[in-house]
Amino acid sequence: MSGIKLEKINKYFDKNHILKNLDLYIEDGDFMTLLGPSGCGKTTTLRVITGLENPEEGILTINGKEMINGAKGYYAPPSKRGLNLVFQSYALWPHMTVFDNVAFGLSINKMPKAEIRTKVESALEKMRIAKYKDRYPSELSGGQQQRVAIARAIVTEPRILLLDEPLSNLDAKLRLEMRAELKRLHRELKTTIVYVTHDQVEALTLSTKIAIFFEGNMVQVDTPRNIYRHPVDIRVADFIGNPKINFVDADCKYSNGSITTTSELGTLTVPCTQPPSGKVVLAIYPEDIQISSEKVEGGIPLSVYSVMPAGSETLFQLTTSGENLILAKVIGELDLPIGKMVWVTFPLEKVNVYDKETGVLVERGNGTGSSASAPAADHGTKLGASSF
Ligand SMILES: Nc1ncnc2c1ncn2[C@@H]1O[C@H](COP(=O)(O)OP(=O)(O)OP(=O)(O)O)[C@@H](O)[C@H]1O
Repeated sequence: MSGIKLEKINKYFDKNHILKNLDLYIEDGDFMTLLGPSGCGKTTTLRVITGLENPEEGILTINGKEMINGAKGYYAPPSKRGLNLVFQSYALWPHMTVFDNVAFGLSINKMPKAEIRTKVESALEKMRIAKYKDRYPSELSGGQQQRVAIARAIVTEPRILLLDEPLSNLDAKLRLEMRAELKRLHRELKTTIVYVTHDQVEALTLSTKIAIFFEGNMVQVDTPRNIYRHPVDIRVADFIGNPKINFVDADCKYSNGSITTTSELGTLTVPCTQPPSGKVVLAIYPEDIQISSEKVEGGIPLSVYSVMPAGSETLFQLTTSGENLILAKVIGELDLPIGKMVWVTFPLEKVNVYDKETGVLVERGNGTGSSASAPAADHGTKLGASSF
């Protein structure tokens, strides 16, 4: 089987259990991002794949070939794994030009000079840095140095490229540019990429799949869309939301394929194929909330707590009591006075429900036929356009 397969990997540092029974399959051609908070084990996983760390237990196969077998004490050396790794600190040789830095890996393999030149020029072209080939690293910006590091990694045409936070030293604008470059590169080279980041936007932008880690456990592996829209537990939902997803505690009653939740947002009835055990948490995405300054049928009355313009969008904090704040994201510029009463609506089928006790996403079925009512009024919330 092609691709990278990790099976029941366990890694300890002294007595600390760092990777816990890790199972992960990275298909040939995937752009797989390992995502999670600091210290959750992303880099350790990458180092296990490359051979820089040996796990105590588990099996790693790369393109069908066994590279690690913990039970047999077998660990293939890094050089035999056919991988190429780019670290967070790109570590270029300061005394070599860009060309020589990129050529280095080919020169030590005793490749003919003409072939080296062709390959290096092609890698520099791909990273759009051909014009800097005679410069030294100190004469380049951080972003240009980053491109050199990636050119150096792709020049050997690895089937698998491992990137550990490769954009972390760049400013916001360069990061954006480099994300686009990496995405283009992945399409062009059709290389399998394993990418480590703690930046969820980067993960959602770049990846074909995302693996979410918490404290050495793999919590969810899925497409960016599913990770974003259907986080399997509340920790993932909390981590992935940008801006943060709203969580609202609610009591709930199950009856005949739906649950009725009662919270500060009133009574909401949503379809549900599996009754939760008790209290639930409603997860409402800020971008799903629509605000109207006039009373709308089914709208939930909230008052404006703060307004945060952010250029192309405006974030609002809304509240019933001043304690819990509901974040709403409106595209464009919009100003509303603090304390003003507004009416919010949101599509109920887009609300995720989590079991408060276990934090697990409650199975909702296909999400049709939902209705809701506001605390004061008694009418159904439905999709509604913002009106001001
Ligand atoms: N060589 C080591 N010796 C002891 N503990 C280590 C070593 N390397 C990593 N750890 C610990 O293992 C855990 C996982 O570290 P790892 O670097 O894999 O996390 P990470 O998810 O990549 O974090 P970050 O996003 O901060 O880079 C951390 O608690 C870290 O302190």
